[in-house]
Amino acid sequence: QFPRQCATVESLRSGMCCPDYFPVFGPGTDRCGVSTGRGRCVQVTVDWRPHGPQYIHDGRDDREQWPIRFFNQTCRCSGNFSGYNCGSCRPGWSGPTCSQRINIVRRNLLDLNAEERRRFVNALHQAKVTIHPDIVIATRRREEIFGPDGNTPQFENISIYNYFVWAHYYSVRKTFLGTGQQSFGGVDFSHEGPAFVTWHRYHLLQLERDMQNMLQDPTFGLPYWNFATGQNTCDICLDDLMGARSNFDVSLISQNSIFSQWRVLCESVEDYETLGTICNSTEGGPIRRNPAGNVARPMVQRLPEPEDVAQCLEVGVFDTPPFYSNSTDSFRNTVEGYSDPSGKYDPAVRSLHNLAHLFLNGTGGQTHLSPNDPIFVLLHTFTDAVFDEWLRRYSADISTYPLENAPIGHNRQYNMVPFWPPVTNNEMFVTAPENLGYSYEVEWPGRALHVTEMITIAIVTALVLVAIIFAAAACIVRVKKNKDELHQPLLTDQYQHYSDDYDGIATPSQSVV
Ligand SMILES: O=C1C=c2cc(C(=O)O)[nH]c2=CC1=O
Repeated sequence: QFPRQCATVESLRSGMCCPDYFPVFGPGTDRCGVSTGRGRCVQVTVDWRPHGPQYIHDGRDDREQWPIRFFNQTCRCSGNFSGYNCGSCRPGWSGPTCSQRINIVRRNLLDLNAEERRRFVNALHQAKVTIHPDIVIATRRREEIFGPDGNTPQFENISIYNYFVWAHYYSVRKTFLGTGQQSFGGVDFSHEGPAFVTWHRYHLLQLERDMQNMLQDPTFGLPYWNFATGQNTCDICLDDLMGARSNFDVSLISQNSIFSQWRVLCESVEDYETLGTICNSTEGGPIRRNPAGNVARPMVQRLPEPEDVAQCLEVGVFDTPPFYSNSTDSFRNTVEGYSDPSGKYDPAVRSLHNLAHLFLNGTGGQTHLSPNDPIFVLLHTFTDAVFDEWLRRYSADISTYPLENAPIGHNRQYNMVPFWPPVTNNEMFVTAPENLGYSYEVEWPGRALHVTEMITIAIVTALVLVAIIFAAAACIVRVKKNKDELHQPLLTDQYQHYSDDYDGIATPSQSVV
C-alpha cells in the first residue's frame, strides 16, 4: 500500500510521502523527480462528498477519506509520468520519457500454446515468491502504527502476488470497533457498489505492471478465463494451467501443479476481527478448490452461459440507486452478479462474476481470501473485458456513476483503498485500448431472442403468410374470372348468330351445338 521510503516515523509524522526519483544531492532533493520535471509533491485530494447509508461508523476506520489517515502529501506526476516517485509511465506509455505508446493484448488462457502456458504459470509463481520491490504493508491500524514502543513503524515486506491478495483483503475487511465489540461488516470498498468494476480494474493493472517489471517484459499481459462458455466445468483446471484436481483430496490441487505448493494469506480473519489486527504476510494452509462440488447449494454448481454475458451487455445504464447490491437494471450489479443476467435484481440470484467465484467452492469463493487462488486473476480479467465492452458500446457514459451517496469508497471521485499513489474510481472509467494501453482478444456472443420477441416475430410472420395467401387467392379468383370473361363473348356471339339464323326460339340442343 505504501512505498518503503514512506514507512518511517518521520514520513508518517509529517504526513508526506513524496520519495525521491534520483536524490543527486542527498535525500529529499529530488522529490517526485522534480529536478527533471517529472512531477512534484502536492496536497492529497480526497472526496468529502457524503457516502451512502450502509456505513454508520464515521471516524472509526482508517480507510475513510483514503489515504489521509496516513499521508496528506503525495507526488503528482506530469505528462505521462506516473508512480509513487514519478519514476514510471502511465498505463499505455513506455520508454525513458514515457512517450512511446504501447498496447498489451490480454488473451484467452486456453489459446496459449504449451510454451506460453508454461511461461505464464512460472511468472505467477515468481510473483508469489518475489518480494515487492517498492511496496510494504501496514500490519496494524493507524492507531497502533508506531508499534508498542511508539517508535517502530508496523510495516512488513510482502511478495508481489501476496500484495495483490492483501490489497483485496484490506479493501473488504470489517471495521474494528474496539476490543470486546463485534467488528462492523456492512462495509466493502471494492464490492457491492459502482467501484466494483473500477477497483478490480486497477487491482489487475497494478499486478500486470508489477509482473512486467519483475519479468523485465513490458509486453507481458494477463490472460483471461472465459467462465461463460456454457460448460459447467473448470476448463482451466489442468495441470499445465491452474492445476487439476488432486487424486487424493477432492478439494485440493494436484501435486503436478506448482499451485498445490502455494500457501494462503489472510486466513485468520476471526483473529483480526477480535484483536483489531490486520492480516500480515504470514502464509497458512493450501489453496482449497472443489469446482461444482457445493452439493448444499445446487444453484452455484453451474457456470454462466454465453447468453448471460450477451444479456448483461444489453443493460445500458451503468448503475442505479441505491448503487448497492440490490440495484436493479444496473449493468454493474448485473456483471457483479447480484442481479439476473437481464438486470433484474433478485436476492436469490447469483450470476456472472459472483457465480464464477462461488462455483470454485473453496478459497476462491470467500471474499477475504479469493485472490489466493490464481484463478481469481483470470476470472477478473474476463469480468474486466465485459466492463470494457460495455464502455465501448455505450461510449463510456459515466452520467449514472454517482458522485455521492454511493456506499463508502464507491463515489466517483473516491481514492480507491488501499492503492498508492491515490487513484480515483473515475480514472478507471475509460476504454482500455485508447486510455490504458491494453485490449482483449475476445469474441462476444450474439444475443438470443427474448420469448416476447419470438412471439412478436411469430405473429408478424403468421400475418404476412395469411396476407400472402389472401393475395394469392384473390389473384387466382381474378385470373379465373378473366378466363370466364374471355369465354363469355363467344357464347354471346353464338346466341346472336343462332337468333339471327332462326328468327325464333332456339331449342337448347340447337343453341349449344
Ligand atoms: O471473492 C469473492 C467471493 C464472493 C462470493 C460472493 C457471493 O455472491 O456470495 N461474491 C463474491 C465476490 C468475491 O469477490
